Amino acid sequence: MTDWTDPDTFAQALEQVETKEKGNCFEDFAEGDVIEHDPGLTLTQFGNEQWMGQTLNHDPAYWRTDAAEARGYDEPPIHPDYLTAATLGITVEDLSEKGGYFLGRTDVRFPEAPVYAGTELHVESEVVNTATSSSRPEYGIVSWRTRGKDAETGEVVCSYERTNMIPRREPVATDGSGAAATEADDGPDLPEEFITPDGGYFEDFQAALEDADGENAAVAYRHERGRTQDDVTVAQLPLSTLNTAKQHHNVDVMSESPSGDIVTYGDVTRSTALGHARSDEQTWREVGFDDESFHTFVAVGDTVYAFTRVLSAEDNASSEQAGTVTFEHIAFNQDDEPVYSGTRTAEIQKRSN
Ligand SMILES: CC(C)(COP(=O)(O)OP(=O)(O)OC[C@H]1O[C@@H](n2cnc3c(N)ncnc32)[C@H](O)[C@@H]1OP(=O)(O)O)[C@@H](O)C(=O)NCCC(=O)NCCSC(=O)C[C@](C)(O)C(=O)O
Repeated sequence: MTDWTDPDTFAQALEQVETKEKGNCFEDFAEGDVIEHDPGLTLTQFGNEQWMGQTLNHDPAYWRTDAAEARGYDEPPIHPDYLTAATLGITVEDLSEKGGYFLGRTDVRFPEAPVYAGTELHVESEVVNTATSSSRPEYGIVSWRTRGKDAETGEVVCSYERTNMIPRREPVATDGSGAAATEADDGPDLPEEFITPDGGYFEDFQAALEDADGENAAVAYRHERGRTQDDVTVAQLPLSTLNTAKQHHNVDVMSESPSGDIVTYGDVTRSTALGHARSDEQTWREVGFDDESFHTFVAVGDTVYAFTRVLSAEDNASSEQAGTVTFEHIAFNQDDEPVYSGTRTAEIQKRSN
């Protein structure tokens, strides 16, 4: 009788059997397809606090009732970063479990009303674009518009458009133009002066921008904190949002991939950098994010730091106690390489209150 556990026999059996696959390849997506994601997820205070704690997001309005009430909330709400990560996490099984890398995201938006623990998320995505990668014949590039809704009321609580590289079943011939393009290097084109705001209130950002106006200057600075990636941030946090991407928890498969190892979920990298940035400002409310890109891998042992450039400050927020500031945030690693960048619009408290 065959001993299926004999190593030689088992190796042969493994080679001959089919693998019941998970996830979808590039060829499975067609523009206009709408995908409803199961199983959904209930946003909990535990999940919220675990995400915020591990990514160093310590805004008291999300931790304490008195601080939440001062912000006009009934209780500490779900943090927009956790909401975004949970909305995306649920979609991975259908959209990107096959192993495609998260390239970027834009138009991340939240309604003005806060979202509280206990909300059940129902998420759906529409395929908005499919494209050939001219540099990588074994991949295609897919963009989806995703909406996370409160399952009870149907209200959209988080929406965005995301772009991933997705493996193809069959590689295609490409013209190789993507790989060939290199630009002439004229050296970096940076301003002469970098201005740091005096504090983290709206008026501080406004004053720093006024100082830079008309000068060869930018309002740009780095944040001191760093967060070294460990098993919790790389494997545990994505799994806690139901993100099944093998990039984050299967060392065996990833040893054969471009990174050679498991990598940090893009939303953890981004949220950590934003946590560093928020620790140097008086955030009132998150409005949205655009033009988010993930430039290179972050893995266990890498440290995530943050750099901020202030782009604009307008006195037009939803509350008189705040103004609206647009930032560009760049997350970078211990070798000063950018790993994430994106623009963020947030309402920032005024000092006068
Ligand atoms: C993927 C790597 C290896 C390619 O690195 P490279 O140097 O070979 O490539 P590139 O030249 O920068 O870009 C390759 C192609 O992608 C296109 N591209 C690039 N960006 C965008 C964008 N925003 N929108 C649309 N297209 C974009 C770009 O135009 C180009 O097209 P081409 O092949 O036709 O020339 C490299 O960019 C990299 O390492 N990036 C970091 C990826 C990463 O670590 N992401 C976060 C972790 S994975 C994750 O969180 C997973 C998740 C959330 O769980 C889950 O999706 O399931």
